[in-house]
Amino acid sequence: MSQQTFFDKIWQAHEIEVADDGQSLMWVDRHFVHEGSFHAFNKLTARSLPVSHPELTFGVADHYVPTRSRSLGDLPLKSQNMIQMLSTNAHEHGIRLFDLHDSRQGIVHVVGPELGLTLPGTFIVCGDSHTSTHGGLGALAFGIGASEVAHVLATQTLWQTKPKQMRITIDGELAEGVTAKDIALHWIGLLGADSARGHAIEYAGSTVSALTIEGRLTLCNLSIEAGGRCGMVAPDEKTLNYLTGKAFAPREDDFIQAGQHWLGLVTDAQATFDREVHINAADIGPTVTWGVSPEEAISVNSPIPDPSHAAHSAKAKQWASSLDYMGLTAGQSLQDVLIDRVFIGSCTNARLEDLRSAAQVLQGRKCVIPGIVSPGSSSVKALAEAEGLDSIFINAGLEWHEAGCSMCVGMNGDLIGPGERCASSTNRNFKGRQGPGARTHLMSPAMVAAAAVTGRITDFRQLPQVDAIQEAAL
Ligand SMILES: CC(C)[C@H](C(=O)O)[C@@H](O)C(=O)O
Ligand code: SF4
Repeated sequence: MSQQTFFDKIWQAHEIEVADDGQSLMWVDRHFVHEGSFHAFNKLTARSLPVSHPELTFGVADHYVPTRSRSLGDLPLKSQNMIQMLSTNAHEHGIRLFDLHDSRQGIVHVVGPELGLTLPGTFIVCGDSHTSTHGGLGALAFGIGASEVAHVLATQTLWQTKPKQMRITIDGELAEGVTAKDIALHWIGLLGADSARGHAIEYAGSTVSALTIEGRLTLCNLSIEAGGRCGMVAPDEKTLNYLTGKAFAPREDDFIQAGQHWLGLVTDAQATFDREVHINAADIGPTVTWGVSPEEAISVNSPIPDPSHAAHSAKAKQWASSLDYMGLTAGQSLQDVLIDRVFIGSCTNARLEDLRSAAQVLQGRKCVIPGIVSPGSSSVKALAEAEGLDSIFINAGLEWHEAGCSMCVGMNGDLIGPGERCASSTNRNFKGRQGPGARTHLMSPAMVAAAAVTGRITDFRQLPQVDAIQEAAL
């Protein structure tokens, strides 16, 4: 029998037919829609088409929702309209919606996994590039454009060209405090923001197996930042444990049967990839971006690169322009860079594990700069509050918000001022991402917390012990 990758197996199971031009018509198991889907609904309305499978379509309000409170009145009129349009469209087409006031509301890529809507071996699409996140649970999941969203709404199918495949194998033990976020920024820094262009990425190796499901979701989330079509981790016992008892996951015998099938979704020993990359976990440190591309990422203990050392002149020009926008100097130590505010949130790093790691750093410490913590979902918020994480953030001086995309993209008005520098647990650092003229440094939640305490980029492992701070204050 021919040897297949884990990706091939899921692809094949969803391929309805292949056209002469090589495109495959794919069955879609789950379709997520957020406020941005209104274009697609308008296309349907223009042709008087119904949604073909409303029971497989799930709506959630995330990009435009207010996070300071749940009051729509906090928002500009345009944002209020976006949320309203999603409700109207969901209602008219019989689509289940987790709206602003639903306890299951949150960022779509956090909600899908935690509700068990995201399952191994399924094909999931959403009009949002970070749909790659769901691959952390062994799903084939990617972002699609507005016309494709309309096609999926109308037919529950999608025409796609099978992508090339790339395997990134990471082996070995991570150093203390090094997380999935650091792995992602490290490999993108090493290989480049275009290195996975058009490829489906499978993450494999002992380091990936050792990650929690939350960590795997973070790793897959960032695949798109290197141009990857999707990121995936083959399901294992951890995946099954995570999904046990989740609201929309199969139950009892159905779960046992599904679990047996899921565990078979692994890459065959002799299967081949278009590209193979090997990374040693021991080479990865807490990693931070210094520029305006995710590839402009270095270990927190490294100096900011000098354009005169770039591999070629185009890269040198790019680095010089990034330094200029970021207001940084080549050779400067990253840990001397002063930060104005922090943001802990987004579909990358706002799950419970992320909030716990930030809170651990903040416990007993005070922040010297302002910042926002916005949990990835309303359910993460409730769980965090149940264990007192909200008090830790508030006592340290940060604002504790409701769930939503918030300052990751600022569509709800949570913005960073021009020229201000933000330490952020998000996934995009391009010019103006968090507001016109805003400067973003991507890093893990624990590193963001450390920046809040010192007011500069800081290796959180080098913070003085809390006992020492308290003694000094006496
Ligand atoms: C607004 C949305 C379509 C967009 C995306 O596709 O990713 C957003 O989520 C982002 O992170 O930039
Ligand atoms: S949290 Fe950020 S990256 Fe994720 S879906 Fe929202 S805007 Fe996009």
